[in-house]
Amino acid sequence: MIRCPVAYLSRSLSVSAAHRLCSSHLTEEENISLYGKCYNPNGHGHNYTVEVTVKGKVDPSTGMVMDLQELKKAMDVAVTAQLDHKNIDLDVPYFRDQRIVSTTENVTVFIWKEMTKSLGSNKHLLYKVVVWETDKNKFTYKGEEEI
Ligand SMILES: Nc1nc2c(c(=O)[nH]1)N=C([C@H](O)[C@H](O)COP(=O)(O)OP(=O)(O)OP(=O)(O)O)CN2
Ligand SMILES: [Zn+2]
Repeated sequence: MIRCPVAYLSRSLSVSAAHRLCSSHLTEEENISLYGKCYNPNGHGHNYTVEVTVKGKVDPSTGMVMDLQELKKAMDVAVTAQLDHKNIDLDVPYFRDQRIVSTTENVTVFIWKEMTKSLGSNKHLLYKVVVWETDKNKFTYKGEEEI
């Protein structure tokens, strides 16, 4: 049996999007108390940086974990097409009724779910999604769930 090295491949992109923080699970008073200025109905915007990492065996014949062009195409479909220059709360069905609040935690999970769709047969390679909301605030999701 051939032992292949396992490597990580990451690609980044930037998207600009608007949103506000508002939860349909909370009263107006609770929303104001929790989210403060981020509850403002006028919303605000971010220049998000998104990094997607895949992990897998380095194929001895191609020398690749996966073709970078395939990762680029999958990220264009899962991230850029759905989020860039969008109002996340209005334009993205996953967030539309504010039952799922457009925090960057949830944006990160959304990107993970969309990447599993757009990667198709390579979805088992998806390892990590990182989203920088600002240069100070960074969010990571690795597909883990707890009850
Ligand atoms: N756990 C989370 N908390 C907050 C989120 C989030 O996505 N997850 N998002 C926000 C706001 O949407 C906003 O993006 C943050 O604004 P702000 O308070 O201005 O955050 P900064 O860290 O950039 O500001 P500082 O002034 O540097 O503290 C709020 N919370
Ligand atoms: Zn915000």
